[in-house]
Amino acid sequence: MQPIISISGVSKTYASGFSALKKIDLDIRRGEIFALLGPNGAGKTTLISIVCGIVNRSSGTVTVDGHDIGTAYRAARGLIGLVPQELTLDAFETVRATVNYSRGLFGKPANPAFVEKVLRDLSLWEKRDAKAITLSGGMKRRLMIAKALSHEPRVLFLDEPTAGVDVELRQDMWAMVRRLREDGVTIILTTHYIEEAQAMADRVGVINHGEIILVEDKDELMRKLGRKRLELELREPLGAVPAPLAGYGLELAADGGRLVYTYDDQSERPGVASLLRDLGAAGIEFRDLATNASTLEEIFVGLVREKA
Ligand SMILES: Nc1ncnc2c1ncn2[C@@H]1O[C@H](COP(=O)(O)OP(=O)(O)OP(=O)(O)O)[C@@H](O)[C@H]1O
Repeated sequence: MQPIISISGVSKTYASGFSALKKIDLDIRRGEIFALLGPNGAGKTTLISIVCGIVNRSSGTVTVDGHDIGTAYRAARGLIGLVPQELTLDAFETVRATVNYSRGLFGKPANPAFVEKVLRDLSLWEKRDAKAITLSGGMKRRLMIAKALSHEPRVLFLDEPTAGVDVELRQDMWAMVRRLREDGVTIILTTHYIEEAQAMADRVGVINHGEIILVEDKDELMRKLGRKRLELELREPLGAVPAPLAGYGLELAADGGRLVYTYDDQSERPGVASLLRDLGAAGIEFRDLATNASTLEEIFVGLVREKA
């Protein structure tokens, strides 16, 4: 099947001379949820902005359902809904008027039944006559999504949809995105949160320094990158990792005061319970312990080092 978005050889050099994207090739499959992951400044927003026609590419081609964004911009753009990072709402406009107005901008005739469905799906129908300024932060975000869906796009871009959003709302957003996919909308989202990609994406692309360094099915990516860390604060510093613990691949940090164990759920390494047992047997005592899942930034450091 033809991809819904096809990005080929796309580069962007800003007027400052900064090269933000370097020959990006990426196909987005029809009906998938694609997560574009990358640290700050990697080029995610630049790439989305090029596909949406907000930023001009320096070279390369982009087609949306076969329409070239250079030669058939209106047809291509009409298929896309964009939810940008920043809230851009008219504070004194009502919820319903905001969505109707946005639909009109795309030259679509009024369709009260469709607008009602969008607002109901986003739990905004009760607020239809409220002014944007009176909405909570979470409602404002949902209104941004309603705006982006107003012209019935086939592709929805969500740029950092849950940055600074509380856990409950984040899960609502994920559920909503899955419903949209069930309606046949292709979703591309950018995120810093690997849990977000894990919860939602079918495929994941990783971008760093303006280059796509990996595109993978989510399950495969999680298997490869979903690492966790256990940190043990020792009572007495160690000069070296004792020989009986060599099999764990432990690192010594903080001048020997901390032991770090990195593992993943599918790991063939022995588990945390046996490590703690073996520490006890080796007479190593610890004051405190903490576990955390590796952040995307940390995963990146590993990935980029691997590629270097
Ligand atoms: N108008 C501009 N002129 C010059 N450089 C720019 C411009 N816009 C963005 N950049 C630079 O291009 C790079 C990519 O920026 P971009 O906003 O695409 O990154 P991002 O991956 O979306 O980051 P974030 O996660 O912080 O949103 C950054 O180094 C940024 O400073």
